[in-house]
Amino acid sequence: MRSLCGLVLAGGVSRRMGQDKAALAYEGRPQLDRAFSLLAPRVSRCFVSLREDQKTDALRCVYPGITDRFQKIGPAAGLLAAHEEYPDVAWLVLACDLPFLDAPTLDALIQGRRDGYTAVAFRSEHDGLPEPFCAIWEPEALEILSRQVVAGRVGPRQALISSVTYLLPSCTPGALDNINTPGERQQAEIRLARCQEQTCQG
Ligand SMILES: Nc1nc2c(ncn2[C@@H]2O[C@H](COP(=O)(O)OP(=O)(O)OP(=O)(O)O)[C@@H](O)[C@H]2O)c(=O)[nH]1
Repeated sequence: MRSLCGLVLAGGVSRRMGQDKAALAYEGRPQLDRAFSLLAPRVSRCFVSLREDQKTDALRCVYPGITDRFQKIGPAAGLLAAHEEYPDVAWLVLACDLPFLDAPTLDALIQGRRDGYTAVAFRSEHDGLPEPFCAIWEPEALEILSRQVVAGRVGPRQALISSVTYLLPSCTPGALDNINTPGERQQAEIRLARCQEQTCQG
């Protein structure tokens, strides 16, 4: 099996949130820091995916980075830059805006790798389609994404649908809920505080 590297996507503009989602703290810790710490021990090398203009930003510059080469195509730019820089490895790709992501979810994904499949992803709890930003991408799946981008179709999810993707049911319910707006953030904080209380009581 190929070497598995990690990529935390942090090159977004956070238009809906109105402030940098990677820097948002949940339970006192910036999301980027939390995502990187969960992922790094599980992969051979771990990187943060960012835009050129974010290279000197204090939050991101402490991590090994891979800079986008395409502009205005969203997260696909991060995946393609990683593939271009290290074409022979598989990537565990994570969005940075998943405050409920936990270690068992990442472990289930890694255990899902098997011969004959070019990606591993969770089935979305909302629409049953593959979740592209907590998924393992082998080079073949990234090649499909690359061809789709060149053809003007930018859709990591579509690339997973077109790949031989091994689909897993979600491991921890709600683990892949991503938080995009101030309202969702408020709800997420309430949910995390409840989880904390339950853990303390348990
Ligand atoms: N490298 C890279 N990552 C991106 C880019 N756009 C989004 N991401 C990341 O991909 C993940 C999902 O991002 P989205 O929520 O779709 O986009 P966003 O820009 O963060 O937020 P919105 O502007 O509200 O859509 C997040 O971890 C983002 O940081 C990009 O152009 N390059």
